[in-house]
Amino acid sequence: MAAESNSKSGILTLEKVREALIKQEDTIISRLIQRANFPLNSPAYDEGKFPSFPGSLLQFVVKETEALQSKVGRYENPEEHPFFPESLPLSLLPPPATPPVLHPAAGSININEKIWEFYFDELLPLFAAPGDDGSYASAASSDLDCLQAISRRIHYGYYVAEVKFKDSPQDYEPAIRDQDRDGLMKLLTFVDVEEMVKKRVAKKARVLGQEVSLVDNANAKTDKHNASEKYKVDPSVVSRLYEEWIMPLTKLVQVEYLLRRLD
Ligand SMILES: O=C(O)C(=O)C[C@]1(C(=O)O)C=C[C@@H](O)C=C1
Repeated sequence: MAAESNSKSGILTLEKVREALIKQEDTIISRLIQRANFPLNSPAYDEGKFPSFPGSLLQFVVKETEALQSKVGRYENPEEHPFFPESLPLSLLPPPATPPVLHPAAGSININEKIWEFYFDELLPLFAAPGDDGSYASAASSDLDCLQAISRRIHYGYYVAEVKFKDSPQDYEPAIRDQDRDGLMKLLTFVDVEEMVKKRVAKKARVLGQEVSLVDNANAKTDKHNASEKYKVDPSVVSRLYEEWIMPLTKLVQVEYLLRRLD
């Protein structure tokens, strides 16, 4: 994966890290579109609904998938974190040979609980239609795909923070020594970049999520998007996902990482 090769090359620049974040937008949006193919399917989330599983069907899918992925080394990447870290099997592969790019603090910052919470409590009902078509396993696997892509993007904040710190230690070190969260937040925030991200992801949602028909219609002929056009995932929901959750949580990861950067 491109994002991975950036992180492991050791040549970290803000431009490269931002390129990796832009590529991850495509993955996130495609996975949301995939999940939107199924209705909400709420029985998948009910604990005790299926007596064969100790919790919900979703929890079962996530735990079993994470156990397998852990054995093949998924969580050896600093930006990959499990949602159920308790008693995961160890990787069966040798540890990565490349020298670490990040400060070891990265290993102790996992905000997946917050991601899980906003995804199921707030985001999913905004883009999955109400209803139940019985395809619980597909919906649950698709949820995990979305969660993993979002989590990876947010924890990629380590790399953004590392490169910003390396570029201007003179700016960051005093705020780190003072453990000044607000000061760090100000230093690492670029409002103009955030505005571009919101616009770009909404545009990608329009392009990737348009209904393709062989019959031209008035909307297709004009290049402008139209409120009556139907998208697989509402572009304003994708923009809101970035504005309310992904970017603020990526910044939280950056702050948490920087606070420990001189330890
Ligand atoms: O590009 C950066 O500088 C980042 O820190 C990433 C990011 C984002 O999450 O997209 C977060 C904070 C900045 O204000 C702008 C964008």
